[in-house]
Amino acid sequence: AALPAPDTSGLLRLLSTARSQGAPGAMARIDDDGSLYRATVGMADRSTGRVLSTADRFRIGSVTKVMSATVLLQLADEGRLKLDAPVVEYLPGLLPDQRITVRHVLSHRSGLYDYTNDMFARTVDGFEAVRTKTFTLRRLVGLSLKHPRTTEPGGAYRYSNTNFVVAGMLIRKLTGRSLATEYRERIIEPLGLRDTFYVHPGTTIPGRHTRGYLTPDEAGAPPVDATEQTVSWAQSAGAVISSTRDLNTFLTALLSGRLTSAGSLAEMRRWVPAGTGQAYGLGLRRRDLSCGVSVYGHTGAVQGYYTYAFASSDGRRSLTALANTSNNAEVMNTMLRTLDAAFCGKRAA
Ligand SMILES: CC1(C)S[C@@H]2[C@H](NC(=O)CCCC[C@H](NC(=O)C[NH3+])C(=O)[O-])C(=O)N2[C@H]1C(=O)[O-]
Repeated sequence: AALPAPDTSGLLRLLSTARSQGAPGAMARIDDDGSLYRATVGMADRSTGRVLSTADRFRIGSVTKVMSATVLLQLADEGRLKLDAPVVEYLPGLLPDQRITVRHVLSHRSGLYDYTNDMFARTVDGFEAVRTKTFTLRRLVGLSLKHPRTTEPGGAYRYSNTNFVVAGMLIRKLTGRSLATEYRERIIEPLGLRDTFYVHPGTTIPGRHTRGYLTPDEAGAPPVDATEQTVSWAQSAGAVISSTRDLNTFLTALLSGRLTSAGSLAEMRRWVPAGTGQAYGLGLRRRDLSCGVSVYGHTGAVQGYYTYAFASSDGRRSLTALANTSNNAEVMNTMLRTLDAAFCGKRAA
């Protein structure tokens, strides 16, 4: 069924609300089968007052996970990976439980503990402790393995960044090349994503970008400019830089079947429950909106940046929304509502 027209006035109101709740700036871009809608409020840079533009690049956090999953599904299409093979078949000795499969990792059902729970228990101190650090992927997995598993392999969904660190190790081992090369050759160049980069361990966002501001835990404390960081704590789980245009292009291409085989896209869309109105496939979230429409993509939360990147089932309508703050639950919840404005249209009065 055709989607209702986006509620663009409602979308703009939500961005303004996010700003009133502490985001220096917020923006959204809708690509709808050839039509384009863009909106921004506020600033990209608090010190200069430069206004935010939907052309500004930003850190996409865990939306990176969709790209890492896409690369691994392409490797499965090439016969170089089996989703139901044990991870240790490709990475001998990495994990203590050979029952953990590639599919468990990509669907957050491995039981591997999320090391960021410890790393960012204290928001600003945790961030400052790692912002210029470089970790090996193996080191990050080691941090996780200091903790007991959270579930049996193949058990319930338990979100963990560790899973997509393992995904990054699989990409590197199976291709013999860097993550940057694989993202570039398999996704960025084929789709002409001019604003999308993987610069780890570089700390700067290339070209025109919005700064990102981390909200401290302490009420009233000034925001921390978190723009420059290595994001080495995340890498294949969250270190890609992109833009509203590029993420919409990427999701439209993925969901319209241009990046993987139909079989692999179907695997990506095999859902496990992931909370109220949510499900998770392989590196892909499904959100079931109040109007009965389901949308597909991912959210991202990296210091200074909240991203919502979702598309309709056929990929013909896509929305990327960004607020340049994080650790702010009000802003996160307000930005979540941009999905309803974009895909459910004007609410009945
Ligand atoms: C599940 C999420 C929301 S969290 C996960 C990943 N981001 C992280 O794991 C970093 C979390 C700490 C970031 C920090 N918060 C704190 O330090 C709190 N003490 C902040 O808000 O900037 C990402 O991105 N994912 C989102 C996703 O997948 O949607």
